[in-house]
Amino acid sequence: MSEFYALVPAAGFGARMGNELPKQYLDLAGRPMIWHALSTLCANPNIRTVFVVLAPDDGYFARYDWSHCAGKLAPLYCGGKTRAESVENGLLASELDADDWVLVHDAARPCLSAHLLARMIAELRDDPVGGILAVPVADTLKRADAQQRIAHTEPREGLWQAQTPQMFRAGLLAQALARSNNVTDDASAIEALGLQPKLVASDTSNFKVTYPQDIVLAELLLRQENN
Ligand SMILES: Nc1ccn([C@@H]2O[C@H](COP(=O)(O)OP(=O)(O)OP(=O)(O)O)[C@@H](O)[C@H]2O)c(=O)n1
Ligand SMILES: C[C@](O)(CO)[C@H](O)COP(=O)(O)O
Repeated sequence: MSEFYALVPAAGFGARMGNELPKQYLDLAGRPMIWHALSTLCANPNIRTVFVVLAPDDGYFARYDWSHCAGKLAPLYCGGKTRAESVENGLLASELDADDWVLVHDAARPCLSAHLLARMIAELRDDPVGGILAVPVADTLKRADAQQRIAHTEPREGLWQAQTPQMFRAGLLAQALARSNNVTDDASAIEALGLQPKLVASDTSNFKVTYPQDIVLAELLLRQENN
């Protein structure tokens, strides 16, 4: 029987955050950012092991107490130059069976809720391809010209913003990433094989912490959840 695993790419630096400390270790509601997503994934009863892909020279991860993750965490010091490379290296190092499900989740999405995670697994566990959490675009979309003036308004019908987790069979994802070039998420690599991952409706609370101003919002959401 195929099992469920999580893989968390956490080998980035956070250039857009502009802090000396890698983004995933910045303090968020009293814990390093990465602590939140890892704790949620480890607490899910379906997930057997949570692989964390770290930069080869990461000197931070081992400083924290991970005992609450009850032996489910497996750090892999094999991060690459891009997110896609980190995921591909992590998949190789994890030695999962081709049929196992793997949920790839950004360390930089700390507000993933236990409820959304459980719902995604339930919706996709019998899917032939797999899928991703995503939200329908809510704002009116403008195409800019070179002078940053509005060239035209883009129709937003049918447009969704991709989030993580992105859940695929480990073998299929490894094969897709090995063939891909310049993809920013896992689903893009699967799409390039001609497959159509499912969009599982999420909400904006599962946003990616990218810029300094995102920290305040993430802290608010996390403190609210813990109360
Ligand atoms: N070489 C890389 C680059 C990114 N990531 C991870 O991919 C996730 C999503 O990437 P992003 O938010 O873009 O993080 P950074 O690459 O760190 O940020 P930036 O693009 O601002 O530098 C993060 O958990 C990040 O640590 C990774 O594992 N390996
Ligand atoms: C995987 C991802 O989080 C989906 O939205 C995103 O593509 C990665 O973010 P990046 O900032 O483009 O690296």
